[in-house]
Amino acid sequence: YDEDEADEVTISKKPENVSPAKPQRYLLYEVNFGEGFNLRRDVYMRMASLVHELREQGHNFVLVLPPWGNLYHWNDRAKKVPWNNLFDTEAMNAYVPVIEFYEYLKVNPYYVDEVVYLQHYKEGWKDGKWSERYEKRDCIEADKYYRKEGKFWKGYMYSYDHVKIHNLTCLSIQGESSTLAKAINEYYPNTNTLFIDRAETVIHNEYGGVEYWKIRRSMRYHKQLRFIADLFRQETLYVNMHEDKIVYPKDWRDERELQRVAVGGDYLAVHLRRKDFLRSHSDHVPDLNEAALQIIEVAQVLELSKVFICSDADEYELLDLEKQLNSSSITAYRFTTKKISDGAISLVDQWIAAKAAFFLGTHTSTFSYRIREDREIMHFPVETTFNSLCKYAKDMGNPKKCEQPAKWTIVY
Ligand SMILES: C[C@@H]1O[C@H](OP(=O)(O)OP(=O)(O)OC[C@H]2O[C@@H](n3cnc4c(=O)[nH]c(N)nc43)[C@H](O)[C@@H]2O)[C@@H](O)[C@H](O)[C@@H]1O
Repeated sequence: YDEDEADEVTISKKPENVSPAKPQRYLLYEVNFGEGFNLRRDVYMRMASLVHELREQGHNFVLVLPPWGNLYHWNDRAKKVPWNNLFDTEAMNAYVPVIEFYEYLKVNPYYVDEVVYLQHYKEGWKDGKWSERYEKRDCIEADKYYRKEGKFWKGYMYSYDHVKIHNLTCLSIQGESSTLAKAINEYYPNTNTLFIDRAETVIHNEYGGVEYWKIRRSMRYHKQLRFIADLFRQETLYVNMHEDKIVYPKDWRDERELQRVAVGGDYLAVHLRRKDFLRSHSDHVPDLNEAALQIIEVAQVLELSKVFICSDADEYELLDLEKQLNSSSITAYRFTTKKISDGAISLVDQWIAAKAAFFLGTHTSTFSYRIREDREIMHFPVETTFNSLCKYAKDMGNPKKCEQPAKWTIVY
């Protein structure tokens, strides 16, 4: 053994023209304050796609998951909830590297280089037409949410006080995740920690395309929540799990296009969105009696005597609905517990609904959309999934008055 020779070999093996490892960069984001949980899940997908693209372009970005909190639909008003309480972040990590905000704070203690506040163009579309574009502009409203304190900016920052922001810029943008990738390449090529606020401003690169579904499939719910849902199905809905014919591999990357063989549990699942939806979507949300009539009709046609209801309705409304269903020999079931958070309950609700023989949702609710996507992932026949309650039960024959959801079926 000749030490000198060994050294020589090592040196000559050193690859040439290889640049040193790219520094780690972090992309954080936040969504408009009033948006709900399932719309936020959709924005995650756009940001995951953005980070994926930036990484393919050679930027060593990690996506920092915005802690859940202060959602106005959540009665428990939970704050600073990490994603790993609700989702299988390991599965998500298999699409794009993700870390929690508390992990980020350990590496970048209470510090962000740049907040990029996305906004529309003050003057609207150019010549009345939509076109992809972006430009750094004066802030239209960002200074309502960020204020300068000494050298640094301060903002809401997921209710973590003391986070210092070095700079704030406003970016007018019309476009997709890829448009934002271009803007980042142009304006912030070396910024180490970028915080994109109002991330919902950019749309999907390709809604319903292969990438969309890959990211969606990677967003698996926390194993324990899926377990709780399955236990409820077995013990309360008496579902025989072996007769479900649901295919759901351990790893989402093993999912493949299959025949739509899923049967689901022998119950009808209904997502009945109420509360603010009654105001914001009054044309499409039926009143309780109309909803009851439709549920009974569908259950009878399908010969299902069990109905699983998930809803944000008030208790008295739900009791009224249950009474109406009971009078037609239909038993209504709901998942309730005080042991887990509101966010966790909503995922359990979604998982139970996703595994039903038939699903009836609420028009344009993203809560219903996510259930439909899960059913697509689990290979349910299309006709058992893309159905919504109608505003005018009496006019069900009139398609104009009873618009059914577009069939965004899965692609691989
Ligand atoms: C009017 C708009 O509605 C949009 O809501 P939409 O798409 O239905 O769906 P989400 O964005 O999820 O917001 C609705 C929230 O209400 C609760 N919720 C609704 N239905 C159920 C249910 O069946 N079970 C449980 N456990 N919880 C439910 C839950 O916290 C859920 O995240 C919002 O994203 C927008 O921000 C806006 O408020």
